[in-house]
Amino acid sequence: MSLSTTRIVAARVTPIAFRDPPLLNVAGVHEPWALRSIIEVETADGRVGLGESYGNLETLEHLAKIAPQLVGLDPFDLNALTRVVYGLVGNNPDTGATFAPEGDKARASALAAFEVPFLDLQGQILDRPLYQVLGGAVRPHVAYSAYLFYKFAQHKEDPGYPTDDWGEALTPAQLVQQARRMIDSYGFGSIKLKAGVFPPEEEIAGLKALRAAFPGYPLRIDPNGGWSVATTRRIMPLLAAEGLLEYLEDPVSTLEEMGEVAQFSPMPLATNMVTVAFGHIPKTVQLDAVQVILSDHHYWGGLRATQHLATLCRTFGIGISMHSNSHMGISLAAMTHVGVTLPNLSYACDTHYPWQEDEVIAGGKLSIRNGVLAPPPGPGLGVTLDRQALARLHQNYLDCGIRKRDDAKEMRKHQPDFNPQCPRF
Ligand SMILES: O=C([O-])C(=O)C[C@H](O)[C@@H](O)C(=O)[O-]
Ligand SMILES: [Mg+2]
Repeated sequence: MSLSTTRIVAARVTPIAFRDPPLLNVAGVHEPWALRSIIEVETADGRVGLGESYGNLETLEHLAKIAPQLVGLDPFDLNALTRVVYGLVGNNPDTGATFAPEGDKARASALAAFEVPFLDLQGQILDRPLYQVLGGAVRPHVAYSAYLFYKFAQHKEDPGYPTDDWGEALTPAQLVQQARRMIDSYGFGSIKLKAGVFPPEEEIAGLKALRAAFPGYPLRIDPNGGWSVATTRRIMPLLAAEGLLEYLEDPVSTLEEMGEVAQFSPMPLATNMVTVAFGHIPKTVQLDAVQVILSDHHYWGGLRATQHLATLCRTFGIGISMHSNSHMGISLAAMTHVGVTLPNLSYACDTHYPWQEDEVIAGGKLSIRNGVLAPPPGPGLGVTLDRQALARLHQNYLDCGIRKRDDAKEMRKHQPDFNPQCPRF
């Protein structure tokens, strides 16, 4: 294969919007449309590498600046990609081949958005699945967990599409019903409850109902920093009773507070909020503030950065799993390819995927069965675009009017005095 045929000739970024149910969290409630961007990087011989990233305006501006500068690059030259991204996004002049060590999330996210399509292309050119480009698999598939949300039955304003059939989930019995459907449909073997919505004692009643209905299933709760240290201390005996939790995710909102909670927590603390860049690791270790990092290639700098993070976690005796936002199958495929390469991926990963009805990849949604997903077969990521779906979801983006996620604004349609100030409890 000559280098000239695999050079990059174009890079495209398409914002999309897809249906999202009214899921509650500490910040409010999901709007009827979730935003993402779909990234395509094309080579001279017509191959297309795919990626998926955030769809907010700031991300889109960064990606639009970078895309034309990729023309002429070799998809195997990830350091050249890094130099282009670092030259255009972020204020640190460092143009070396590192992973946003100073904690610049915008820069790391921009790098990740294009790194995945570059790696997808590498796999396609080599005719190898992406996980082999990343060093090979240590397991056949990645385990995902049932991601439960408190939920309204429907959006406040008619979004112009049919109401989802999950119904309301505001009580322990309704949560159990939601979990039952998730587990029956996908075979999940562990459960995460998105919390920070109701006073903690109410949410613990939900956890206890889940424990009774699903004995033996590891449980997690994630209030997204919605509790104070004092509240966390007060309810810790309830959380610790009968080994209720596998880990406690982001009870409080700063690294220092997580360090305080870690001193009296009998269970591991997990985070996708306080340790979100390589630059945060030294202090995390110093304070022994976090025992499980929920990695996310979208903001850690990509799939290789995720592997580096996993190595650091192993070095410091920290567990690793994966965080997720509302996403499509390209992200799930990327998570799964990297997930099978991480020797120390010791927990089932988060995914919002069951909440998404729309899909942008050809062949429809990927199938999580028995709680696990194997990397899609075929070279690279193993997924291709459904161009009609892309056009339809792009039209949704143009029509929906949302340009930045705002769960608090959406919640004020239900509760005009809603205040997302943290800690809420
Ligand atoms: O684990 C997490 O913190 C998340 O998944 C963050 C997301 O924003 C989640 O809370 C959501 O989508 O409501
Ligand atoms: Mg979280």
